[in-house]
Amino acid sequence: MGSTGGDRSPDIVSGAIPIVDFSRWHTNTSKADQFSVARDLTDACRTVGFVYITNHGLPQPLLDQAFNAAKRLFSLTHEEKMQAPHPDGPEVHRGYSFPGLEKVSQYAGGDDEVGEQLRQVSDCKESYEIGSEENSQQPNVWLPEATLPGFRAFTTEFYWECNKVALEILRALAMGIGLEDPEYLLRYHSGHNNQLRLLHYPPIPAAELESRSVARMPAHSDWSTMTMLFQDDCGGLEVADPRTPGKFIPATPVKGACVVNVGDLLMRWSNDYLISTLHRVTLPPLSDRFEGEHRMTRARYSIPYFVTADADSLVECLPACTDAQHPIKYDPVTQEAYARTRAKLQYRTSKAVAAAA
Ligand SMILES: O=C(O)CCC(=O)C(=O)O
Ligand SMILES: [Fe+2]
Repeated sequence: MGSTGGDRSPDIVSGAIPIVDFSRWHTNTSKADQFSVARDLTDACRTVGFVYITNHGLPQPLLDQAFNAAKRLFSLTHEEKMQAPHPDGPEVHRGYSFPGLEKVSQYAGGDDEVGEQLRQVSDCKESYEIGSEENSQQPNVWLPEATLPGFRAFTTEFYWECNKVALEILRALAMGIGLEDPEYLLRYHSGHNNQLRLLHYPPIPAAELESRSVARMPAHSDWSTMTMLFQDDCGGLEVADPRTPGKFIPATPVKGACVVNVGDLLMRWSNDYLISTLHRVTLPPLSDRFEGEHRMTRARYSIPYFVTADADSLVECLPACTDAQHPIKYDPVTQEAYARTRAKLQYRTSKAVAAAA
């Protein structure tokens, strides 16, 4: 299965998350170069589920602009941000979510009581979700242009720039997995079901995180095919060590690098050949944790881009990922059905928020 075979371990740097230089993938390189990038990428996705990609193709000034757009957005007043409110309930995931509205968890059961228990610890973050303008199932929720001039045009452009890189990564993964058709995964990824997310974790007293009365983002896996994440230099993102259950390793910020992780859909497609690893956001590193007499944590900004299959895609085991030793583990599921199950407990209606307050 796959082209990587064997026990060959990718280079271990920055803790244990491999770095892959993607410049060797881009045009004017030989097939052998592309193959070696594809192999390194796939090895990382199969052993850790996370990989830093450098020279991914998104220029640093564009990334700086994206972080500036996020900072401008989150520094608006609450009332201004609420001009683009996240719609009530879990069906549409767009617009602005104030701190506490979304509760990330790994719980996928249907028991509302368990969901409410998990909610006792609220997530201290705010976010803004953006999708394709042509996705009528998930219509965007924009601020009035006068509130944040240029924001809509810039983030829409950024969304499609990220998608160009995503398609190249999907091509490389198809090659690494050993799919005969390098375009196979692209057929399910028109780009219209991706999600660009701007995230802000405001400064909070470290004591509150330490006593676990609030969380930045608890451990979870992503529901996407894969996620491309850009983070500032604050730190705090941690990834479960697949070799040591219960241990998390820091995904230390690497300037300009994109952190790519396998999502649940790709794990199912590949029959667990590639792994969708739990990750969380917690305190920044000890040396850099506290500011001022109230021991405030630094603010953190991050920009995940969730690359997601089109809603009606049937995610079923790739023929290259099953044989007599690797029987099929998952029933086929559409992206839409899978996301619905996961979304239910992440968002509740404003009526339920008020009732629990
Ligand atoms: O903020 C981060 O670095 C991680 C965000 C994340 O894991 C998510 O939004 O799913
Ligand atoms: Fe995540």
